[in-house]
Amino acid sequence: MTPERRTQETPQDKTDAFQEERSRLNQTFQEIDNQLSQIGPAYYGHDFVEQLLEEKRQEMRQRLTLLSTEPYFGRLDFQESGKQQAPVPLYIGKRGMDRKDTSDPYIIDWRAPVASLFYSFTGGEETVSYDAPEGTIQGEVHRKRNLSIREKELQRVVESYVRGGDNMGLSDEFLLYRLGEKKDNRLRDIVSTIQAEQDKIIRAPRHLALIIQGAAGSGKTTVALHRLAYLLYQYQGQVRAERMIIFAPNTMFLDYISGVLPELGVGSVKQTTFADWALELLGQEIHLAEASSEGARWFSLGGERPPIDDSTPGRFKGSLRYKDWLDAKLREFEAAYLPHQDMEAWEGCVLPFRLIREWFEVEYRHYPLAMRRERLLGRMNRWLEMQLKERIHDAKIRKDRAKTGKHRLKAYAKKLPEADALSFYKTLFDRPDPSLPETLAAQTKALLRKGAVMPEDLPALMWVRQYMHGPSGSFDHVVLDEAQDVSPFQIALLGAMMTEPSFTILGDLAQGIHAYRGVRRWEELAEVFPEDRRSYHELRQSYRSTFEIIEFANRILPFTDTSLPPAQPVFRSGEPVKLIEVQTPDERILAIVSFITENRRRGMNTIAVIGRTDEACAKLAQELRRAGTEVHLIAEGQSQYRGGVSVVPVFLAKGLEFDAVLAADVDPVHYSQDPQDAKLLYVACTRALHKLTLLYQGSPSPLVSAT
Ligand SMILES: Nc1ncnc2c1ncn2[C@@H]1O[C@H](COP(=O)(O)OP(=O)(O)OP(=O)(O)O)[C@@H](O)[C@H]1O
Repeated sequence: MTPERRTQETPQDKTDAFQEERSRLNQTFQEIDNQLSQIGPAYYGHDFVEQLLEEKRQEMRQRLTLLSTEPYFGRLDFQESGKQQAPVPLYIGKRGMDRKDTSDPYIIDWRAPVASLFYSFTGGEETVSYDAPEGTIQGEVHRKRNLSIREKELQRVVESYVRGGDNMGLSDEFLLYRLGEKKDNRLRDIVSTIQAEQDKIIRAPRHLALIIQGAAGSGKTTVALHRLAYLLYQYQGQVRAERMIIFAPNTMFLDYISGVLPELGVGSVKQTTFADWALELLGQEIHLAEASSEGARWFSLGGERPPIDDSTPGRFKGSLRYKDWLDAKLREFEAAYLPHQDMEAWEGCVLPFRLIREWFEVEYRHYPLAMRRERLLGRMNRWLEMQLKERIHDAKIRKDRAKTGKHRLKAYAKKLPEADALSFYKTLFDRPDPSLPETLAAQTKALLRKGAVMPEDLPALMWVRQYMHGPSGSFDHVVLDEAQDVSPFQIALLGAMMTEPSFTILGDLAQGIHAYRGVRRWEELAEVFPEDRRSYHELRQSYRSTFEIIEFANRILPFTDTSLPPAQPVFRSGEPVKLIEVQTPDERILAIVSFITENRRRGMNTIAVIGRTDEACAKLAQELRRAGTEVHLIAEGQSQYRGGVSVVPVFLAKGLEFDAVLAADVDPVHYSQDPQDAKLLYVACTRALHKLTLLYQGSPSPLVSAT
């Protein structure tokens, strides 16, 4: 059918639409109130069945209460092919609700199959389809409306699409309205404006390793969190929140994203850093060396930074080559595990080595090493008891033999090394090994002597632990955010804990500022998974920043040596990016203070002054406080992000965003023409939503002078 043309939406149309939606909203509130009143009062008694029913009722109360302030955000009028009925308006919300009398859906959960049309429909399709449990359903979209409801009030109705209307594409008006809002100190959900390319990732099948290269601000973190909510809904009973895990770069970032899952109704998903997770499992006796502070090691200024190559500790110890080396060592260890000797319990009572070996190598082969050791010793003990019972009938002699036998068994057990990850790992560095870079081996040995390790040793230690004790649990789904900083070994370790890969791996190589431990190409991570179990996607559209900021940052991109395409801005225009020269240190502080004051006055909620190193930031924060401006200094190891005005070293700003950003000291010393510095400056610039200013003294950095 060819859509007939229709005149453009008039002010009267807008008023009519608003009235229509207000009336439907009032009906919705009535329905919710009715349902709430029918649930009945809470039960506090001791009857077990009633208690279970009360749990369900409480769940329903909570859902309805949540719906009672902002019941839905979108409407899609859909006409199913082959059905006579008129288009049905579907209202889509963060939670679903059925009509009490007929059980028909009244509000549709955004994760339901039919709701996918709300996101995937681009405005140009004649017919659309979605996958329902009963098969593919086809039909036509007649209308799409975005609705903004706050605190029970309908605030805005945006007619994004009307079949036969003048504007046949979808209107971006609602998205732009949302993107233009000021942010607070938490990342938010985006259910009302998920874009088609993002929706595809959110709804991708579960048993895949999804690898996503996404431009800065393309919504990677947000999309990953929405994907978890989707998987829990779609695979109810198969996927549990307690068996999902999110790995993120630091605890402050975890704090920043911590609001999204509860907003989406998802609880109990473990959110952690790889180091915290590994250290918790490895136990008390392993701790990180003080020298593991990254700021001092890797983010000092250009000339002072150690060079990065394949023997750089993080890259070497994160590689699959290191894993293979470790595997070979573990095999050697296992092969030499049993002492080649019989166990003589007492004179003439011999348990032959042949039998010990058979138990250990054949019967218990499928158990992890620690369990094999335990089983073997248990079996030897039972053998001893049997011998005593069958062979010795005199009680006194039996007591005597038992003592000898136990003593000898104990001596035998001592020859079987304890399956302990740290002890084993230490032995690997006892003697020089030609497969290991010399300095790296020497440094590791020195640290291990003090019982300390570097973060890059953690995958190896976990691998050894897993080999010896078996996997410590399993995951239904793993999210790895900022995955350009993750090593192939880490991924292999997590993969080995699952029967089938189910990963969302997201990152941006252009922000790969941890090149000393991360990957340079996504293929390095992809190799861990079989070809038919991985899928690669790119997100190019960037939603965070204005057109001007993205255009500016795109010009730094070629210096990063990543050959990534430029990010595509959503057309949200703002002020031009400013490059300001100051003459003296005092002028520098004055300029920063005035940036903060001015942007506060203009209603910017979150403002960041981004410095190049942690030392420089500490100093700057002091100077600003002395000048009467209160700021939060963000430092390594900090676990909370407080919003407001922050002074933050660029390497800790990654993942965060601020309404207004001032990048300080953008000169050739702090940002030289080098890929690592280019990535740092790219990160700094792409943190800004609405306003970006760069400050320099002397001459500007070569990374921006040509821009
Ligand atoms: N579809 C969308 N609708 C509204 N806002 C969106 C959408 N997608 C992303 N955003 C917003 O864009 C910003 C960037 O999102 P997010 O932090 O998830 O991106 P990212 O790709 O992880 O960024 P980076 O790699 O730069 O840290 C957030 O404010 C997010 O709310």
